[in-house]
Amino acid sequence: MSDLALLDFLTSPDLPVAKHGLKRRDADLDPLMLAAVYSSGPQVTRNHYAHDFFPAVGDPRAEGAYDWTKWQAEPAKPAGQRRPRLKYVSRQEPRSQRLRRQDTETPKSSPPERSPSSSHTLPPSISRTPAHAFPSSDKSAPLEVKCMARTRVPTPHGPVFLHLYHNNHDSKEHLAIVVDPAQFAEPSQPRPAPPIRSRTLDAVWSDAETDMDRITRGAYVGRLSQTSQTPSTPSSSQHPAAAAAAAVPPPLIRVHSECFTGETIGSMRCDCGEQLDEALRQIAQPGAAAAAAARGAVVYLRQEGRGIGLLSKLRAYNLQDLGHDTVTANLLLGHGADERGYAVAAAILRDLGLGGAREPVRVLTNNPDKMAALAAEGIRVVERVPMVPRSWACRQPDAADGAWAKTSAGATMIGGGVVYGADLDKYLRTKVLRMGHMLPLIATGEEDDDP
Ligand SMILES: Nc1nc2c(ncn2[C@@H]2O[C@H](COP(=O)(O)OP(=O)(O)OP(=O)(O)O)[C@@H](O)[C@H]2O)c(=O)[nH]1
Repeated sequence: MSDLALLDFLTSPDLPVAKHGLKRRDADLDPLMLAAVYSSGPQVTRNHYAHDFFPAVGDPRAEGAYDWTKWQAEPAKPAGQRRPRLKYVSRQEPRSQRLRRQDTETPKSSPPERSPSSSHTLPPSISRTPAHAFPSSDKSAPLEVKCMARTRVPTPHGPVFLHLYHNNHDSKEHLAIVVDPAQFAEPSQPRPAPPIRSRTLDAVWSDAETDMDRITRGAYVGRLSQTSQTPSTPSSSQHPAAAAAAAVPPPLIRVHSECFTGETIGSMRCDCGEQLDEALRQIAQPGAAAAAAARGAVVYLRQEGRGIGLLSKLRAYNLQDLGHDTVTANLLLGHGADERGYAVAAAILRDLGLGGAREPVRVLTNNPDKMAALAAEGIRVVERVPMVPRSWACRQPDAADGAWAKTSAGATMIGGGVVYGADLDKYLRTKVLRMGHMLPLIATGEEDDDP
């Protein structure tokens, strides 16, 4: 309990004035670790207890103990007389040589015949692409992203292009959901704004690449069908002069983090499913100006549980049921309140031609840390568009708008309605009160229960 009191003191928003100089969130020192160190007496860690390689060494009186006071180092010998260093010699010949030998020794048999319906048989014009663009992750190397595939997905908010990205810093498959229905128009028609396309996808990947390879990975223009199959070229994603874009509002984007519970099983502990749905709904709305077609993207990062992973998030929920809020629950598990990073999101946005000097963006978020992180990554943001939870918007005195407000509660999947409940209110209030989210609080009747 005293650890919890210390933790609460260090992370509370209402620190006494004299302590305001303290870093509260994302502190370099983990408050739980500090509490553990102060209360544990001798300065040893768990590892000191667990490792005891030479049991007798610690106690010179023990049987068989070597008396280290008598130990003397070997006198240094002149360079020529030193014993040669031991060298590890493998009894196997190097793998490359073994493979070469196997190749020459194995009799060449004809490949097994496959039936035409075999799932391994590809039409001759489609070649196999490597499973991962970057065979190994290396965080010390400059960050690179590559769009591996793009495809059209019809949604209740209209068609979107789903892009799957690989990068060289982690092995996760981050996604971008691009809303740009104008790309389906005939290429001859005038475009009010440049198409949102991936440069790495439209690039030529190899000399051996066929048109069918390009089309299969999504590098095509227009609407793909049995009769329309136009591969893109690297210039397809080159943006024309900014003048064309000046007439339309900057694209609306959201950087969203994965939430299996909120998005897939409709959890009403958080508003993540609703936020994803609402973001796509807002991006897919045509702008007020006549020429302003719907245009924007959701970058969907695989940073489940604010970066702590699904396993830890589920455990955090149990701590929340014990009365802790979403921030304290993370800290009690030894995690930060928010462990996410936005470098990959910025790289994906840049790959799509968004967030640079030519195409500054409007960002859907209430999260000040996310705004700061995107700015630090060099993304040019001209406007923050707030994400008002639907359940709070419904309870505003002037809540008249929104067909979604009338749909059934709990249907949080894409195209669904509004989520509400005591758990959600508490989660939203914590985001405002402890994480600084830029959202006006409304009276929910849960205030007294806040820890
Ligand atoms: N650790 C933890 N993560 C949660 C909890 N509830 C939701 N999440 C995660 O929080 C993340 C939601 O992040 P975003 O949708 O980017 O939203 P945000 O950072 O809260 O800010 P906005 O842009 O204003 O929505 C997802 O990764 C969820 O899995 C919780 O109680 N504990």
